[in-house]
Amino acid sequence: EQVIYMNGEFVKKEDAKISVYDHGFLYGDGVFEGIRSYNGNVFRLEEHLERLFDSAKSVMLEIPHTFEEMTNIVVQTLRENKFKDAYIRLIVSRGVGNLGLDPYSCSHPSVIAIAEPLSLFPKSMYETGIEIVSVATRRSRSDVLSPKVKSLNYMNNILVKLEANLAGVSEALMLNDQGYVAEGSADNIFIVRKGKIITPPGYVGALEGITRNAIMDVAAQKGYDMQEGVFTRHDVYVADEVFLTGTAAEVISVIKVDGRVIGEGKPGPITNDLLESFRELVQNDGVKVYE
Ligand SMILES: Cc1ncc(COP(=O)(O)O)c(CNc2cccc(C(=O)O)c2)c1O
Repeated sequence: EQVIYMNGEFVKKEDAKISVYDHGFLYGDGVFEGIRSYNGNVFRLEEHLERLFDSAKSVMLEIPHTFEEMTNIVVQTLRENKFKDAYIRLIVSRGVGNLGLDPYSCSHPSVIAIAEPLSLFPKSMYETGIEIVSVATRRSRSDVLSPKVKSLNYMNNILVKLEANLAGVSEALMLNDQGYVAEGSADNIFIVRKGKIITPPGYVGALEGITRNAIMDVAAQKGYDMQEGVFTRHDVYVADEVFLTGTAAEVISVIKVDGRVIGEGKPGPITNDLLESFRELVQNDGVKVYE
């Protein structure tokens, strides 16, 4: 019987309901994290919670729990469901208020943790790689809606995903307002060119992905020339390898972008090598649920 954590108690899935006056529902006013546990190890939970607290602080949303309490909410939610390999969605919304958008009308944030058994991407996706396109929808500017804040307002990302669907591909790339490559709708991007691995720096405008940072650590530890750098679609087209990173996706090879075949049109050696190392890292870097 799957249970969901809601504001201090575990409720059955069918009873997990929020008010229609919750500003997370009415306005996307809230923050969230997508976290993964591997065999009872909640991968980089500390980094996820740091990002959650930073996102909340940035929008002046006070999480009504300490860092330790939030850690325990995630751990308990997994324990209550007896999940070992799971996907956890952790949400803090502004809470119930009136129909106006003023956050001051909301008296108490809603804190919700949903854990689901992991549904993996099809194995074939990793073996063959995916095709993507770049789209007209740009990444929001930091002075409009900071891409570094993981808020519930995902309309920018959803519009990108819609363009990907219309193009008949599984993911799409956003540029920033200067035309530099920012990230995918729900993942970060890396290119490999003549042995150099490059991913956009924060100021281009992308979520600072936990997987992105883990891959940067792994690449550096393996002695690769790993650097942050600004690049355009041209650089993506002529890259030897391209891959995307995200909590659910992990590391996905990109073999075609806007009709240009990348490298030899199959997952590259560096991409495969990093994915292999990442798969080892996730088994132990994090918080143990059952030990
Ligand atoms: C805009 C954006 N950029 C990058 C990432 C990758 O970040 P992490 O490496 O920390 O996951 C995300 C990830 N955020 C996100 C949002 C919703 C679903 C999923 C999913 O992978 O199912 C992921 C994202 O939403």
